Amino acid sequence: MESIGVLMTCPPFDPYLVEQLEKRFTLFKFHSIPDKAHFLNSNKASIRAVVGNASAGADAQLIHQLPNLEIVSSFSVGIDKIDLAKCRERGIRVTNTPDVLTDDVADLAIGLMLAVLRRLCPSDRYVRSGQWKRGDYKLTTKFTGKSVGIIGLGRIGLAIAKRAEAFSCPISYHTRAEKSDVKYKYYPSVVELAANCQILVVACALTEETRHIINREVINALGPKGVLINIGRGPHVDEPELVSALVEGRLGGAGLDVFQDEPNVPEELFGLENVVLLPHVGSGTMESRKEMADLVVGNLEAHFLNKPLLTPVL
Ligand SMILES: O=CC(=O)O
Repeated sequence: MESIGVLMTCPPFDPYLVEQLEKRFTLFKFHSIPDKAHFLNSNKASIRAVVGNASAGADAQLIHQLPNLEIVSSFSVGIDKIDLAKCRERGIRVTNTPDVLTDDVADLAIGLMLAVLRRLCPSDRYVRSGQWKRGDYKLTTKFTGKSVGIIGLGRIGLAIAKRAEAFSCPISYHTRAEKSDVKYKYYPSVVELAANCQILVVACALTEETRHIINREVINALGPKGVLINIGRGPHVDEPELVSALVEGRLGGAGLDVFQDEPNVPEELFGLENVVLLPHVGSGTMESRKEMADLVVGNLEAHFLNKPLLTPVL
């Protein structure tokens, strides 16, 4: 398989993934190529696979420039950076990395809930800056028993629900259609869900339908005591609306792992104690990233050996 060209469109930040790909294929690291147009012109014929992630995948323009592209294997569960319609049209296969990261993302969502309500980050700073010597840290808000509303009840949404249940949190949810096999309360609209929970979690896929699913109306329904947790994608949230609600105190707090224009985060949020900001690390453990890399490589190998794909999307 060494002659098969694989174009890595995401930054080559995962050494294990890079090493595994380089062992098997001719790997091109697109991110570090200065003249991309010239590179594509000279190498397009040999590139039969693309490896991307949550930050860079394969858009219509790139797909158009790769006449021999057969498969896009994403180092992520989310596939919003891949033009699926174009892939379908061209018969290009698409794979992602579901299941192996579910626990980590769900753990992080609970971590964000605890961190926001119990003010873990500012109280850690309180100790480090020596302020404890001058008096105790102020009281915070209890997490156990808070009602949790989840947008999207797929693998990750369900894993968050299961964990929140262990904290005696009543669970409700919103999805496109009510699920017959879950016992949680269903709300047909996000505004209703927001009005009836204390912590609202975004755990759905990013699509045209779910872009800005968190808007001013939803934020106002969640209210000055409500907390928003986003472990989905930045564009799920109308970010300027979220920032002004937090700055004006119209929303109680937020735990955010994802942003509209990563790695750029609105600086207005930096001074707010009721906000926890993470650098998109939902699946960022050594254990899960290794399993994700093995799936990316396993899917490519399966494809080029004419075997069934391990985790096909298309
Ligand atoms: O954001 C991370 C992923 O989609 O895996």
